Amino acid sequence: MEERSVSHTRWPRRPVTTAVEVFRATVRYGGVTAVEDFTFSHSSGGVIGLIGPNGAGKTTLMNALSGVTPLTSGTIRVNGHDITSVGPVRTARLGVTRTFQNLQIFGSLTVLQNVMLPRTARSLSLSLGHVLGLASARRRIAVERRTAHELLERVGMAQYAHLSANSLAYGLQRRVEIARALAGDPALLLLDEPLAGLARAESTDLTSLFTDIAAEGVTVLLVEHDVAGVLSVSDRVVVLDHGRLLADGTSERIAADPAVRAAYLGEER
Ligand SMILES: Nc1ncnc2c1ncn2[C@@H]1O[C@H](COP(=O)(O)OP(=O)(O)OP(=O)(O)O)[C@@H](O)[C@H]1O
Repeated sequence: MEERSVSHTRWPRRPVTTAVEVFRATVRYGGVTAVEDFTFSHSSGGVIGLIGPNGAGKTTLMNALSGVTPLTSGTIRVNGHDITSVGPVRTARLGVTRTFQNLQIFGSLTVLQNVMLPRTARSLSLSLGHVLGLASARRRIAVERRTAHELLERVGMAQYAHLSANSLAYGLQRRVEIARALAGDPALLLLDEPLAGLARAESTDLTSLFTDIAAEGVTVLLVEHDVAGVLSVSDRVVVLDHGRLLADGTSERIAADPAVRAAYLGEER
């Protein structure tokens, strides 16, 4: 299907309550230490770029933050909740949602159904009530449908609500995945290489959505190989190297940091 230019509405900033605290996080896979003694905290919204050379530990850290990969040691707290050992489902309920390196949407469902899924699928009574045609379930579904519509408006996708997800161009499918992650009302939104495979115009368009989401008070953690793209959008950039924190600062500081250039670009220190 032809890609149309997407405009998304700005939505009001809500009070910033996000607080992400990672304390001395270490993840080992057998003899391989993927993340080592990583400490980090962030108490406001904004876009945080997470970069580092191949094998630096970015995906592992993302997986640990979303409860998919357990820490070997250390702690993670989000909005004051200790999410270190609660697993991915509870982590999502406590405010950390994500998108995946390999796009994960349900192609045969409509865009709207994809976005409704996190909130409707979590309630067994709602699913049963819907099957049994109960009025209370019908009302709840109607509310969830409205909520999903609002989310689609926010990401500039309302006009695609009733199309099947697999009929959309790739860049728009990425937006569906982001809208679905927002349906969990996250404090921390993890985006794992959301720009991979996108043309430059689509990429620029999507990047401006990240800043809009962050302006609403959600902390957006962005893992991306396109370093220039990350530096251009991030309020803060964290650099990993061999599982360890190498640098942490504004884009300008990171771009000028000799240790980062050495590790990342293979330049002489
Ligand atoms: N399931 C696993 N079992 C064993 N080792 C792993 C596993 N996953 C990752 N590793 C190792 O942990 C280290 C960090 O990998 P990770 O994928 O987190 O890095 P990355 O920064 O995301 O890399 P890339 O940029 O290439 O995606 C690497 O040495 C990798 O080989």
